[in-house]
Amino acid sequence: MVLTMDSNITINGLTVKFRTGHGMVTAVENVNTVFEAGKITGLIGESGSGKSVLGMSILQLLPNSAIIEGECLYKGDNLLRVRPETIRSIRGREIALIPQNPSESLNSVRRIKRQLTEAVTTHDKKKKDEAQQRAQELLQRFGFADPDEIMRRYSFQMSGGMNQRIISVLGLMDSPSWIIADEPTKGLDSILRKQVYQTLKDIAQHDTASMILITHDITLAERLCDNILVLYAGRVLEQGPTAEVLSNPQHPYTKGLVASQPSKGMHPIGGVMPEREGQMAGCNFYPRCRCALDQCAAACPAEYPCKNGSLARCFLYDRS
Ligand SMILES: Nc1ncnc2c1ncn2[C@@H]1O[C@H](COP(=O)(O)OP(=O)(O)OP(=O)(O)O)[C@@H](O)[C@H]1O
Ligand code: NI
Repeated sequence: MVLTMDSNITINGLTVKFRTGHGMVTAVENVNTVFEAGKITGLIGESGSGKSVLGMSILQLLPNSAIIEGECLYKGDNLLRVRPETIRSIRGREIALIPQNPSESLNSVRRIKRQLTEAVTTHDKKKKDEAQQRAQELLQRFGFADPDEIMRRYSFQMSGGMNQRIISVLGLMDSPSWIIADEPTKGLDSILRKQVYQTLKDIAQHDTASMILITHDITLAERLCDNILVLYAGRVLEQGPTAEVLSNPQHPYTKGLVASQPSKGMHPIGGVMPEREGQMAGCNFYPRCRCALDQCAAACPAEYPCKNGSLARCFLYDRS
């Protein structure tokens, strides 16, 4: 596989707001990052931090109430602004989203077989057979011992965990170059979680080389991802190589997030994430931060480079 710089997904100044009944909500704010081709980047952060909105914005999958600013560059195009037919030709084939909510993505009146094979749209008999073969192979890799039996079923005849794995298969049907997997292990027991993790790793190594993994499971992110982005209330507070971000966190929020893991003694961060009506003038973690300085309430810190190669949105690393 040839990977060029252009195969990266480069996000510049991405801000997403929603018009709601009670004013504007800022879901994602001034995100700048490069998702590197050939690598797995993890998006982590508490519920509501903006992970799914960031993932969906890349493929123009947000509802019309979303107001989007910034750029998302891929192979020379700004995906946020390309025409509907262009983004449709990219979806699934170049960049596929494995969405967070299986029930919204599966059609309850069509058998699984039809939904999987139709993901590879074709009328050619030979191609259809190939699609069926690919579906069988992927179902097996995602832990279904009898793929043929599963393909005869409807989604309502399966558990949430089974449907979760079906939509992973669906997303992979067209062998995309990029996968955006939104909580692919949600609702799975520990054995299946391991299997899905192993399969994603295998797919990253041997098939699709590039992946964005959205997850609450920091242990999974640590094992699977090359790079990590830590989101908090819509802003990226820290980003860098996984080994640094999770073993040697720099931002006070990342430090708290790591310490709240069961394996690290489960010390929760006090307080709650702020509501997002309007934008906060200062650092959005300031109200919960143990290291807060006076300036943190007044201005939003930039992303400062740390000695370990990470970027942290925190005045503690401002060396100017
Ligand atoms: N269609 C919408 N209209 C209004 N607000 C929205 C909409 N979609 C998302 N939001 C808001 O944007 C913020 C980010 O939501 P998002 O779903 O990206 O969070 P998340 O990090 O994926 O959370 P989770 O881990 O629970 O999936 C939340 O405050 C959410 O309420
Ligand atoms: Ni989400």
